[in-house]
This record gives sequence, C-alpha cells and structure tokens, in this order.
Amino acid sequence: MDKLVITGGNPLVGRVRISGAKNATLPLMAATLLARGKSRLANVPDLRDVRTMGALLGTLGAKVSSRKDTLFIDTAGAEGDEAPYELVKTMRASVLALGPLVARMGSAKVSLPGGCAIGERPIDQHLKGLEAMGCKVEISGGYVLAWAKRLRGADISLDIVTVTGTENLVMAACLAKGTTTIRNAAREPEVVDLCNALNAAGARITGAGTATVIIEGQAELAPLDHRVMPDRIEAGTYMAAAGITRGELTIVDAPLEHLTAVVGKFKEAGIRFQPTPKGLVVSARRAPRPVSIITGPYPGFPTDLQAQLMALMSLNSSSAVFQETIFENRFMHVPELRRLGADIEVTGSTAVVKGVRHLAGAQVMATDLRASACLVLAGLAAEGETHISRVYHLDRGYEAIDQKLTSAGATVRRESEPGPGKK
Ligand SMILES: CC(=O)N[C@H]1[C@@H](OP(=O)(O)OP(=O)(O)OC[C@H]2O[C@@H](n3ccc(=O)[nH]c3=O)[C@H](O)[C@@H]2O)O[C@H](CO)[C@@H](O)[C@@H]1O
Ligand SMILES: C=C(OP(=O)(O)O)C(=O)O
Repeated sequence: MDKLVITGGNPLVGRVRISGAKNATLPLMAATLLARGKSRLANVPDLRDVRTMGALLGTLGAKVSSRKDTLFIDTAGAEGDEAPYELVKTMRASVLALGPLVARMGSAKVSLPGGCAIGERPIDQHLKGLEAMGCKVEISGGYVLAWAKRLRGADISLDIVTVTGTENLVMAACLAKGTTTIRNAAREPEVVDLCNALNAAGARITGAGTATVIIEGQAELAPLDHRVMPDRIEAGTYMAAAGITRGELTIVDAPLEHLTAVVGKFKEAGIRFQPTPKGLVVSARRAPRPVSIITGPYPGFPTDLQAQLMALMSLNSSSAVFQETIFENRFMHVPELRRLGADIEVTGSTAVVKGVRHLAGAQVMATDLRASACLVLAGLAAEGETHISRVYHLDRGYEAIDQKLTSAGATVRRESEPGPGKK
C-alpha cells in the first residue's frame, strides 16, 4: 500500500492540466456495451477506476486497449452478462453495466454494489426504472438478476435524483422499443456528456441536462467515438489547492461552465480567478473568508467537493457551516483534519468549521476518494510533514496527482507502506 508524504508550506505556483472526468469516463465505457464493434474514447484519465471498468468489460468479452489517453473498446465478442462481486466490490460504478447488459444481451447478473465509506447507496431507483421498462428483476445470492427479451419505453419518475441511476436508465432506454421519459433526472454535466456521445452514435435523446430526459429507443447503435469532458471535480480540487497554499495556479482545461456554484463560493472566500489565453489563473493572498455551503445535485454545490472546501475553510478567518445533503456519512475527513489541528464540530449532517491560524503535519488516514483529496490539501498548507496512508483511494480519481502537485512546487513523495501485520 502506498502513502503520500507531504511537506507543507509552499505556495503552489505553476500550471496544471485537468484530465478527463472519471465520472464521465465510467458510464461512457459501460455504454460501449450497447453497440457491437470498436468504440474510441479520447481524453481518458489514467485512473484505478478506469482500469477496473476496463477489467470488467474484459470479463464480459470486450477487448480493451489504449494509446496514450485514448481508449479502444471492441465489443464484437462481448457476450458475457455477469459483473462479478470481486470487481463490483472495488468500484461501485460497475453497476453502470446493468442497463447496457439488459438492453443488449437481454439479461444481466450484476453483483449488488452494497454500501461504502460515505453511505448506504442503494440502487432501488435503477431497478425501479428497469422494471418499469418491462425488465424482470430478482435479488439472489448478493446479485441483481435482470432479464427482458426487449425492454419497452416507459414513463419513469425517479423518487430521488440519482446520477448513475439516470445514466443506467438512459443507456437501457436507447435500445428499448418505444419512448422512455425519465422525470426528476440528474442534470449533472457527466449525464449530458454521455447523452451527447450516445446521440452521435445514433441514439435519440433530448432534454439531457434538464430534469426530464426523453429517449426514443433504436434498434441498434453504432460504436462510440467521443472525447471525454474535463473533470470538474479535479479542477475544483486544484482551485482549492491554489487557495489553501496562497499560491497561483494556471489551470488548463478547467470546465468553468460546469463550476458556477463552486467558483462562486471560492470567490466569496476571496480566491481570485482570471481567465487568460494560457488558462485560468487562480490565486489567493490571505486567509480565506468564511463560506458556508449546502451540497446538492447539480447545479448545486457538489458533494464531491465538500471535503476539499472544508480543508480550505479549516483556515478561514471566522466560522463556516457545511450541510451535507447527498450522503449520510460524508464527514469522514473531519477526525483526520482535527489531527492536523482543525477545529470542526459535527452534528448529524452539519459541520461547523471554526477557522484556525495554522495546521500542523501529522499522520492521517484516507478513508475515501474525496476525503483523501481533502487531506492532501490540508497537508499542502500544514507546517511540517503530513503522512497520508491508504492513498489507493486517491488513485481512483486523481490522475498523476503527485506529479501535478510537484510540478507546481509542492514537496510530495510516495512511499510504500508495510501492509497489515508487517512492521
Ligand atoms: C460514478 C459517479 O458518477 N459517481 C458520482 C455519482 O454517484 P451515484 O450515482 O452513486 O450517486 P447518486 O446520485 O445515485 O446518489 C445520490 C443519493 O441518492 C441515493 N440513491 C441513489 C440511487 C438509488 O437508487 N437510490 C438512492 O437512494 C444515494 O444513496 C445518495 O444518497 O453521483 C454522486 C452524487 O453527485 C457523486 O458523489 C459520485 O461521485
Ligand atoms: C463518490 C465518488 O465516486 P463513486 O461514486 O465512484 O464512489 C466520487 O467521485 O467522489
């Protein structure tokens, strides 16, 4: 297992390029199952989750290869219909195979993803939507068994806004007979990226990016040929890095159009943004002003940036309030931030962050992807060395984070840590 050792205190100054979005790449990879033949996805980030999804497609019989940041997925021989527990347990997004498999193969056996560090995360809405499309669903032995000769269009009202749920149902509906309407659909930009790629492959989807998505099912789709959108969560994380180290980062390929709520909050905190021909210059000179947030589905403040903003706010000049409304257990970073000297009180889904003047390096443990990013940010600002264990979480979602930070002047090294039971 790797850990990161960060010597904090250097303002980050330099240029960082934002990679393709993890949360767009994963559904796009699953969507290649809808067609037979060779799909091409460009701007794919080199991440553990992308490799896991590649392995899953491989077990289904697809051939996955890559050249630089372009992924080729040939589904000509993809006849499997089972997403096994061993893969799903390492990546919840494997559930995105469910919709495409039922739609193209007529059956699917997908391990139930179960909960994870941040919450229970059921998939009842995915299943409810598939059932409305005529799919038979059974849970047996920890697996979702789903089958349908041919799905049929349906009018589906989701009870809760779900990103992967919307994506699963959109993908399934692309090959259904008739028209599907998904109400209370997720409006996240990654849903739109998926729908754009599907439309270019012959799907007929309208309303993506609104709460009502309408899909006219087609007999078949062509393979995908698409460039993945940049990662808005990675971009927001580097904005926070510039802010917390009081540095100046030129962020290249930041999808500003998808970051309105985030940039608004960073500006309130006193971070400056200057678009230039070379990229977006993000800088800060002094302690952040307090900023309170409530997380929400897009276009609200993303839960995936709550922990990173909290790292920044741990040094705020007064007191800030965070309300997490999406996941019931997404303050796992709080006890670790406290180890670095932060003053944070949690009551239920609310955290009150009283700003401190300094953080000091300590040994901390990453518990999930964004909690890890939060600890990296805090470590960059803390005096002395911060040792962050279990950075495999970070490698799920941040491409080359050590290199990107080091190139902007951070002192970061990766060390391998003895596993449990060893000294
Ligand atoms: C791969 C991917 O894109 N992951 C993102 C996706 O996760 P994911 O798609 O898993 O998250 P959802 O949007 O589904 O979850 C939102 C809320 O709905 C609940 N829920 C969801 C489905 C369901 O059938 N029943 C139900 O109750 C969840 O437990 C959660 O409380 O959106 C989350 C919310 O923006 C992000 O944090 C994740 O980074
Ligand atoms: C929660 C996240 O991812 P996943 O849905 O893949 O667990 C995330 O990207 O912050």
